[in-house]
Amino acid sequence: MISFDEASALLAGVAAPLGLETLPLAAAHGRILAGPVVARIDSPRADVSAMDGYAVRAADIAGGAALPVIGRSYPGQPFADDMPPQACVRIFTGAALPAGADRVVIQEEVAEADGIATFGATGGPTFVRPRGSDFVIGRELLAAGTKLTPGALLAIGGGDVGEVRVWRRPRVGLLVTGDELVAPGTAAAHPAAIPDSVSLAVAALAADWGGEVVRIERLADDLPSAVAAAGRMLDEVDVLVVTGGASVGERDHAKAMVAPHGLELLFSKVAMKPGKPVWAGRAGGAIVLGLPGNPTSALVCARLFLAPLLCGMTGRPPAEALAARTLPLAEAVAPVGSRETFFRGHEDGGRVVLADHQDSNGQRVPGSADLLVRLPAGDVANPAGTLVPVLAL
Ligand SMILES: Nc1nc2c(c(=O)[nH]1)N[C@H]1C(S)=C(S)[C@@H](COP(=O)(O)OP(=O)(O)OC[C@H]3O[C@@H](n4cnc5c(N)ncnc54)[C@H](O)[C@@H]3O)O[C@H]1N2
Ligand code: MOO
Repeated sequence: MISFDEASALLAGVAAPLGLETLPLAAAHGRILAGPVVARIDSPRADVSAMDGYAVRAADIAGGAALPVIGRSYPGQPFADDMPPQACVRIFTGAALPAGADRVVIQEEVAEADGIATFGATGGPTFVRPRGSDFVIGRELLAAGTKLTPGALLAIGGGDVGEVRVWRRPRVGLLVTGDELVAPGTAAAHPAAIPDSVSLAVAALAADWGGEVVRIERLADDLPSAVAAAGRMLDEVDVLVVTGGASVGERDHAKAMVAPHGLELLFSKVAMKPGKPVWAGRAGGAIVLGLPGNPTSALVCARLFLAPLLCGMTGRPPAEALAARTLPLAEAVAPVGSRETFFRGHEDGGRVVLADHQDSNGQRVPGSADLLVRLPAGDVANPAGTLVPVLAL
């Protein structure tokens, strides 16, 4: 059996980006930028008012003043003329300052009657946002490789960029094996049925990491029909994920259903817990990842193998998905034995607490545990306080 690091490296070696596409900004949420985004305009585009009030020359009102209101300036509809001395212009938030004005007095501090605005002797801020004070034309707003979050979309849109070059999303298909599996919400009436929780979680994880889940198919444990289903799906996807059937049971067909389509294995079985039966390979131009059926194992292996794979296929280093931080263990953990172990846990007061149930078939703990805690194989003592690598689950 190979180690987790060896298996990771093998998968990273085939995780090449698929190509680029140009998208309108409105369709680009979650995508990865292929190149930097540069501002096409200054922001603000002019010296503008930060408040609703009156634009003045600061010198005119130094000791208080009563000035004629000679016009109005709105965002998108500025006061067109110069503002002469001893005058003021009604102005609103975001509107350009008239030429000559250098200060805004908020309307709460001004009394206006019959076209005359009366100012007290006020100090304080100018309430002017200078042109380009946020960014200037040509400024790099975002670097290549940035994931387009809501905030990133705000920055790009603000820079007047309407389209972005992004990495193409890998098409992901899921084949879910197990005669016992039924859609969640339909198991209770059938004593032997098990809700298919895994495909939901794996599909969501794939989408979170930049994949486009094009199809999810639940298969009966019947090899000929599974072979046919795998063939159809391999024609459609860049990444085929097979869940379950990874072990040695007589109905465990995961690899056998892909084998007739030219499966070249990268690895099969990894010295890790959970996830020992995880496997990966290539077939029909797609990358195939086989996840164990046990729900916790499936989720942990998806996080540890599918996330880096999708990272690499969307122009980022696969290792980015595995970047860990360290936290001290809240309690001692016994040596884990021959398989490197990824416990589920959560942070509490700067320490990592392991979940109370570490069964690879578990489905409750992943609902709240948000960390994977990596402990080395072997007869290694892990006293409380040991600094251990943790990864967001
Ligand atoms: N003799 C041996 N038996 C097992 C070994 C072994 O080395 N020798 N390995 C064990 C390990 S470790 C794991 S992990 C499991 C993985 O087995 P499979 O990938 O073949 O998983 P299944 O048998 O299909 O299912 C296992 C378990 O998980 C439930 N399951 C499966 N799919 C789903 C799903 N989509 N949603 C919810 N639950 C699912 C299934 O009902 C089973 O209870 O094998 C050990 N056995
Ligand atoms: O390797 Mo398995 O995932 O522990 O049950």
